[in-house]
Amino acid sequence: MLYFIGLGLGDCKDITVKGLEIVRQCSRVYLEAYTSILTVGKEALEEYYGRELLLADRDMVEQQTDEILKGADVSDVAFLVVGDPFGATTHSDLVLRALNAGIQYRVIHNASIMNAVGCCGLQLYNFGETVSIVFWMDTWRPESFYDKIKKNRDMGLHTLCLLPSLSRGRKIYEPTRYMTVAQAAEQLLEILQNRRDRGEELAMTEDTVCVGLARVGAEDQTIRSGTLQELASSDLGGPLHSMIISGHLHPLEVDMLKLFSGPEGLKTLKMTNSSTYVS
Ligand SMILES: C[S@@+](CC[C@H](N)C(=O)[O-])C[C@H]1O[C@@H](n2cnc3c(N)ncnc32)[C@H](O)[C@@H]1O
Repeated sequence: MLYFIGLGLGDCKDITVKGLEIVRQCSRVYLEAYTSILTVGKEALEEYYGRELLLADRDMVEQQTDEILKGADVSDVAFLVVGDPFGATTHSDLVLRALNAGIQYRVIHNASIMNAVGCCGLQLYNFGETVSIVFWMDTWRPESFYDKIKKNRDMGLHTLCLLPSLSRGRKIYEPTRYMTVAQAAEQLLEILQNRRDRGEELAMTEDTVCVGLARVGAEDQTIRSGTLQELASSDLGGPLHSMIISGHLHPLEVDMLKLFSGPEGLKTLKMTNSSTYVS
C-alpha cells in the first residue's frame, strides 16, 4: 500500500494520530521536499516520528518514481506531504503510476493552506481561483497572476496568492529562497503602474485591502491586514508566506480583518465594503 500522508502546517505534532500510526509501521517513509516545508525541519520530524525519513525532491518524484514504488505491492510505503497531499499540490501522477503498477493507495488528509487561510476571517466561500506568484528575473517578468486576480475581483471574489519557496536540492530541506508578502506586494504595485501607463482599467489600487499570512498554524503565526501599499513595507518574519487580495468584503469580514490591522493606527481607519480603507 502507498500511503499519502498530510503533515499539516505547523510542526511535527500536526500529523494526525492515524497518520503517525501508519508512519511508524511502514517499511520506508519518504518526505516530499519541494512543494512546501515545515520550518521545524527533517531532523525534528524524524525524532518525533521515531523514523528515518528519505527526502523525495522533484526529480525523484517525477523521474525516479520506481524507487518510491519499489515493494509497495507487498509492504507499506508512506509519502509525507506538508499540508494536505492534495491541497495546492498535485500528486495525481504518483497515484496513477502506483495504480498502473498494481499498487493500492490511501490518503490521510490534514489541514492545508487552502483552508487554513480562513483564520484571517475571510470566508472560504468567497474565494476565486488561487494564483501562484512567481519570482521575477531581469528579463522574465510575467504578469499573468494579476489577470487572474482581476477576474476574481471583477466577480467580487478574494484571491489567495501562494508565494514561491524554492528548495535548493535533494540534500537541503530548508528553502534557500522564499518570497515574502512585501516582495509579492511590490511586484503587484509595479504591475499596477505598468497597467496604468498602458491606460488599462485596473483590477485594484494601492489602497485595496490585502492580507499577509506567515507561518500559518505555527506558534508564531503572523497575520497582517492593510492596503497593498502598506503590505509592501511589512515584515512578517520567516517562511512560509501567503497573501490574499480581497474582493467584496462582508461587514463581518471587515471586523475580523481589523483584528490584524497592525500597530500603526490602522485601527482608527474604517474599511468600506468597496474593499478600500477610508479615514
Ligand atoms: C504549493 S503550496 C503547497 C500546499 C500544501 N500541500 C498545503 O496543503 O498546504 C505551498 C505554498 O503554500 C503557502 N503556504 C504553505 N504553508 C504555509 C503556511 N504555513 N503559512 C503561510 N503560507 C503557507 C506558501 O505560499 C507556499 O509556498
